[in-house]
Amino acid sequence: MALLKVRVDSFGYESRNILQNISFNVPRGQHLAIMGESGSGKSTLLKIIYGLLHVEEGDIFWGNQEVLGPNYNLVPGEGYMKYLSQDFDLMPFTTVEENIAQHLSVFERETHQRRITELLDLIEMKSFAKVKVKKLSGGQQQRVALARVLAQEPEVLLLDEPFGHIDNFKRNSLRRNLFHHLKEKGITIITASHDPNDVLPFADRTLILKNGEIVANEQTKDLFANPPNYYTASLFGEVNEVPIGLLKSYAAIEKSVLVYPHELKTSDTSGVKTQVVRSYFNGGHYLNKGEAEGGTMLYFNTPNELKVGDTVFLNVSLETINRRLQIGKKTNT
Ligand SMILES: Nc1ncnc2c1ncn2[C@@H]1O[C@H](COP(=O)(O)OP(=O)(O)OP(=O)(O)O)[C@@H](O)[C@H]1O
Repeated sequence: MALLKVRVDSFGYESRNILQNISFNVPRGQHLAIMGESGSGKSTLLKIIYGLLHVEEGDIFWGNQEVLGPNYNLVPGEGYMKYLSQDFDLMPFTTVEENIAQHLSVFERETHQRRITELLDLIEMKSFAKVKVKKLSGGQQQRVALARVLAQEPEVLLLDEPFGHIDNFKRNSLRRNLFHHLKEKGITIITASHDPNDVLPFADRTLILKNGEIVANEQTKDLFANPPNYYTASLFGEVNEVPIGLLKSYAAIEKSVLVYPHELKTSDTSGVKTQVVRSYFNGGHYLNKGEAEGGTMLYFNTPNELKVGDTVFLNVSLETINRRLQIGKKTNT
C-alpha cells in the first residue's frame, strides 16, 4: 500500500532554521491535519512535500517514487500530487468553467461537461459557470481554486488553509462536501489549518507543529481527549491549566491538569468556589471567565448568562483528572 513518507531533518530559509526533526508517514486514503500557530512552519512543510523547496537533509517518498525538489525538476510539482496554496493561481480573464476545464484530462473530452457540472455543484457555484474569474470575490475565487485541484483527481492533495477566505455561510457545507468527496475517492489529504472546525470532524490524524518541530501526531479524537500540553489543547479552543490541589484539596500532588471549559461543571453547593468576572455569549452557550480561590482564572461553559460578581462552584470529574494525569506521566518520560 502506498505511503507518503516525509523526512525533513532540517530546513531553513537563508540562514534561519524553520523546520527540524520532522518525520511522519501518511498511508493512502488517510486525512492528516497539520495544526500550529502562525509561523510554526505549516506552509513551508507543505511546499517541501510538493517539491517547491529544496531540502538538503531529508527526503519525501510517495510509495517508491521520490519527490524531487526544484533542483531536479524544471517545473516543480508531481503529476500525482496537487497543492492548493494560499494564493489561488487562477486565470483571471477566463470564466469559472474554463478555469476548471483547463485542468481536466484531454483524454476524457466527452465527459468534460459532466465533470465540470459535478465540480461546480461541489463548490456550489453552478450559476457562476460563465462568469470571468476576475469578477469574483476572494471567497468565490478560493472555491474555484479548490475545483481546479480536484479536477485532476490527484492521489495526494495538499491544502493550505483551504477555507481561509470563505465566509461561514458557505464554509460549513463546502468543507463537508469537499472532505466527503475526497474520502470517497480515496485521496490522501494533508490539510494545514488554524481552525479546529476544519480539523476535528474530518481529519483522521492531527500533527501539531511548534517552532518547526512536531510536538504531537495522534488520532484526532485521542489528541483532543488527551492533549499532551497546553499549546496543543489551546489550538482546539479555550483551555484551563488547573492545579490539582485546587480541584481536590486532599491531593498532595503539585501538578496541574488541562481542563476544557465544557469539562468544568457548575454546582450551587460544592466544588471550587469561583466568582464570575465575565460572561460571553457564544451562541449555543455562554463562556464565562471566573476567579477561583487563590486567584486562578478559570474558563467554563454554562447554558445561561451569569452575572458578574456571582459565586459558583466548579467541578471536574475524577475520571477526567486521572486521564489527564496519565498523559502528564507519559509525556514526562
Ligand atoms: N520565502 C521565505 N523566506 C524567508 N522566510 C520565510 C519565507 N516563507 C516563510 N518564511 C518564514 O518561515 C516561518 C514559517 O512560515 P510558514 O509560512 O511556513 O508558517 P505557517 O505555520 O504556515 O504560518 P501561517 O499559519 O501564518 O500561514 C515564518 O517565520 C516565516 O516568516
